[in-house]
Amino acid sequence: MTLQSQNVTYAVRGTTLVHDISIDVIPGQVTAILGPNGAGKSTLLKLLSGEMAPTSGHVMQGGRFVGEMSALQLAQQRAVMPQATSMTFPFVVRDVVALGRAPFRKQSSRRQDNDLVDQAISLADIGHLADRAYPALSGGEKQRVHLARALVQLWGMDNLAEPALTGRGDRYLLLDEPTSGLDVSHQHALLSIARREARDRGAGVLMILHDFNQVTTYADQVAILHRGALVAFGAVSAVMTPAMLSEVFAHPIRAIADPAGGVVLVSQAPNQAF
Ligand SMILES: Nc1ncnc2c1ncn2[C@@H]1O[C@H](COP(=O)(O)OP(=O)(O)OP(=O)(O)O)[C@@H](O)[C@H]1O
Repeated sequence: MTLQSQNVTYAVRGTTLVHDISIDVIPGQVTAILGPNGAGKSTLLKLLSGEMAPTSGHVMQGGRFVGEMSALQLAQQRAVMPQATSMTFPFVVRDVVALGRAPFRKQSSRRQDNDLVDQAISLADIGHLADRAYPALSGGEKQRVHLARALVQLWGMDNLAEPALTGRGDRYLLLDEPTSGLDVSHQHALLSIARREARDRGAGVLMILHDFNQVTTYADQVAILHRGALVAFGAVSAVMTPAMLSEVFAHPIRAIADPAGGVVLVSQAPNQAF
C-alpha cells in the first residue's frame, strides 16, 4: 500500500498548476519533492494530503480514494506540517502540540496523550518553550512546534515503548519545506526525526526540500517538478545528477568529492566560471 497520485492535474481559472503527475510515497521510505519556486510542489503536496481535490486524476491512500475518505479518517492516517501557518490563537505551545491528538480523542486516554505530547516536545527541542504563548515565538520555534504537533498526530494510538509495527496500517507524514526557518542543527535534527519515522517506524514520509544535499542525505527517492510537470522521479542516486539539476534550475551545479566521503552538490555564483 502506498500514497499515490495517479495522473493528477490541478487547474484553477484556466491555469494548470500541476499536470499529469504520478508518484508514490512508500511506507518506510523518505520521498523528497524538489523544484524551482512556483514549480507546483506545494500544490502537489496539498493534492496528496487531500487538502485540495485534483481537477483530473486520482489520489489513493492505502488503496482508497482520498476524496472519499472522511476528514477524521484522513487525520488518523496522515499528518501534515504546512509551509507557513497563520495561526494567531493565544494558545500556549503545549496546547498547540496537543491539537495533534484531536483525531484520537475518542480512543486515547489523557495519560497517553500527555506521554506522546511530552515525547514530541522533547524530540522537537521545545521543552523550554512549552509554557510560552505560541504567537510570540520566532519563526523557527514555531516550525518546531508544528513538527511536534504533526508527530503526536502521526503516532496515533502507538505506545512508543512498544515498537512493534504489526497491523498499524499505512501512515504518512507530509512536510512542506520543513527546514526553511530552522538553523543548521535543528534542520538536521528534523530531517533525522523524519527519516527515523520512515525507516524505524514504517511511515511514508514526503517532504519538499530546497537543499540538494539534504535530499541526497535523507531521502530514498525524489520527484523533480518543473513548471507543473514531473521531469524525473526515482531513486535519489539516479535522479540527483549535476546535469539534471543544472537544467531544471537553469544554474550550474556540480558534484565535488567530499573529503569526508561521497560527493556534495554545489552551486556557484553565475559570474564565476567552473
Ligand atoms: N490559487 C491559485 N491561483 C492561481 N495560481 C496559483 C494559485 N495557487 C498557486 N498558484 C501558482 O501556482 C504555481 C505553483 O505554486 P506552488 O505553491 O505549488 O509552487 P511551489 O513549487 O511550492 O513554489 P515555492 O518553492 O515558491 O514554494 C505558482 O506559480 C503559484 O503562483
